[in-house]
Amino acid sequence: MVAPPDNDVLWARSLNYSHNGSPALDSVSLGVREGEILAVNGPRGSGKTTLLRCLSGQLVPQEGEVWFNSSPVHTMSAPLREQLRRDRFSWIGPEPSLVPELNAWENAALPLLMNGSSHRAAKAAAMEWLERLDIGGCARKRPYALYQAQRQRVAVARALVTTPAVLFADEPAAALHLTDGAQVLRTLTTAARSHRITVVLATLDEELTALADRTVSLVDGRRVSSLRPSEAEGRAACSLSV
Ligand SMILES: Nc1ncnc2c1ncn2[C@@H]1O[C@H](COP(=O)(O)OP(=O)(O)OP(=O)(O)O)[C@@H](O)[C@H]1O
Repeated sequence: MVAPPDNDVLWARSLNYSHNGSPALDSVSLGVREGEILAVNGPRGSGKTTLLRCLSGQLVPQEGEVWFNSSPVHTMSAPLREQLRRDRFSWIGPEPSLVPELNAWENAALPLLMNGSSHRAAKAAAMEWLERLDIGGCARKRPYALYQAQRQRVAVARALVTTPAVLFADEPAAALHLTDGAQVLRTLTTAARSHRITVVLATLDEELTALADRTVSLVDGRRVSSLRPSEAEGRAACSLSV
C-alpha cells in the first residue's frame, strides 16, 4: 500500500465496486484536498452515491484503496469505520430522515448528545446552526410541522453541528424546489468554507456544481474529463423530473 499525498484529506485509488455483480464503479481514483468543496456529477446511475459511500466507509470497495489522512479506510474493521464516520464524517442524503419524536433542535443536536456532550452545550450548538440556517424560529417544532425545505435545513444543521472533517452530501437538494435547494446548498457551502470543512457533494445539477471548487464527472462508473452534451442533456432532463 502506498500512503496518499500529504495535502489530500481523502484519497481513493482504482476503486471498483459492484452491487450484486452489477458494476457501479470502475477503477475510479481521486483526491480531495483539505477544506475543498468537490462536486461529483454525472447522469443517473453513474455511480455518484456508490462513490460517496465508498469514500465515507459505508461500503468497502471490492478493489482499490480509500485513505482518510494517513489511515487506510478500506482495511479498517467495521467498528473502526463506524467510529470514523461518527467522529470525523457527516452525511446528508436527498431526504432529511429526522427522528419524528424529537423537535428540530433535538434532531440537530443528536450527534453531540450521542457523543456525550452536555445537554446545555449540545442545545447551544444546535441552536447556533439552526439560526445560521434561518430556522431558529422552528427549533421547538417536530418534523411533521415543518416544510420539506425546513426539514432538510435541520438535517444540514445536524450534519454541521459536530464540525466534521468531511461532509458527504448526496444530492441534498434533490427533494427541494429549485430555489430552496440552491439556497440550502449556498448556506451549506458558505458554512463549510468558514469552518474549513471538506465537502464531497454529489449532484445532477450543473448550477450547483458552480458552488464547488472543483468537479469530478462520472459516466457508467468511470471518471471522465467532462460530460458530453448528451450526458448533460440527460442530467438536465433528470433535474426537471425531481
Ligand atoms: N443496492 C443496489 N443494488 C443493486 N444495484 C445498485 C444498488 N445501488 C446502486 N445500484 C446500481 O449501481 C449503479 C450506480 O448507482 P448509484 O446510485 O451509485 O449512481 P448515482 O449516480 O448515485 O445515481 P442517482 O443519481 O440515480 O442516485 C446503478 O446502475 C444502480 O442501478
